[in-house]
Formats: sequence, structure tokens, C-alpha cells
Amino acid sequence: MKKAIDLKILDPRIGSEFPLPTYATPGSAGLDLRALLDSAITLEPGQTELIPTGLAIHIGDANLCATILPRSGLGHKHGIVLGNLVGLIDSDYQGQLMVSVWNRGNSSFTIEPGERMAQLVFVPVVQAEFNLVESFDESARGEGGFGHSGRS
Ligand SMILES: O=c1ccn([C@H]2C[C@H](O)[C@@H](COP(=O)(O)OP(=O)(O)OP(=O)(O)O)O2)c(=O)[nH]1
Ligand SMILES: [Mg+2]
Repeated sequence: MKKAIDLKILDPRIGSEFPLPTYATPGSAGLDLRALLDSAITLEPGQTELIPTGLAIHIGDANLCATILPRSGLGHKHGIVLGNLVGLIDSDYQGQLMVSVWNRGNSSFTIEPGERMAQLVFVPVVQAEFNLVESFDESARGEGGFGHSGRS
């Protein structure tokens, strides 16, 4: 499904020095977000920094949100993931997209200006209207959870 999303360029290097986010292949789910830094930043092990993307979006549809997810190569090979594990972009948020970058690895890692550090994925949302009840219709699982079915 395709959907038009309003986007503002907040840093003029996007569209000139660095490209606008695009889907790398026809089947890509994520749009890579770049670190719009003035200069390279070195994250020591355990360090977290909030890094601007130079972009703002306004989704404007309560049935849609965006998530910010780690890039698998950075996460697996270098321990570069997100300080909030997953970023959630509300449909009414109009501020700059920010990425909390966390070095959970054992070595320092330098992020260069314009480097692709995370990815943005749009996801449908259902807003619940709670129906207050005293008891639920029976289900096969009931209250079992948290590994109650064992491991093998
Ligand atoms: O990785 C992220 C996560 C969030 N946001 C922006 C968009 C989102 O809509 C807003 C609020 O995020 P969230 O609701 O997760 O944070 P909060 O701590 O609950 O802040 P608030 O009180 O502003 O809702 O911050 C980002 O730019 N990057
Ligand atoms: Mg919130």
C-alpha cells in the first residue's frame, strides 16, 4: 500500500549533499534515516546520543504511525542500536525525527555526518475503544503466558 506523507526538510543538506530517504528496493519496508550531524561523533561503549535526522513528517492519520528500528548490520556487527529500543512516531507529531543511538557494544563507534543510522517503517494502527466487562469469553489459552507451555 502506498500513502502520501507530508515531509519537511529541516536541514538543507538533505536533497543536496545527502539524498531524501527512499526505499532501496521495490520490496523494502524501511527508509534509512541519516545522521544530520555537523561533525562526526564517537560513541563510547554504553553511550547514548540523540541524533537529528534533518527531517520532520506529519502523518496526520490516527490509523498510521511510524517506527524507528535499528539497522541489522549496525546492530549485529557493531552493537549500534536504539536507546529506546524502538522509536514510535505518533501521527500528530510534527517535530524533527530524532534517533536515540545507543552503543551497546564493547568498542567505540564513530558516526559520520550523513551516515545511515536507523530506519523508518510505517505501520497501521488500530485505536482501541475499551468495552468494560466483568469476565471474558473463554479462550484456549486463558491466563497462561510467559512460557507456561514450556520450551521444547
Ligand atoms: O525515537 C523516537 C521516538 C519518538 N520521537 C518523537 C515522535 C513521537 O511522536 C514523540 C513522542 O514519543 P513517545 O510518545 O514515544 O515519547 P514520550 O516519552 O511518551 O514523550 P511525549 O510525552 O512527548 O509523548 O517523539 C522521535 O522523534 N524519535
Ligand atoms: Mg508519549
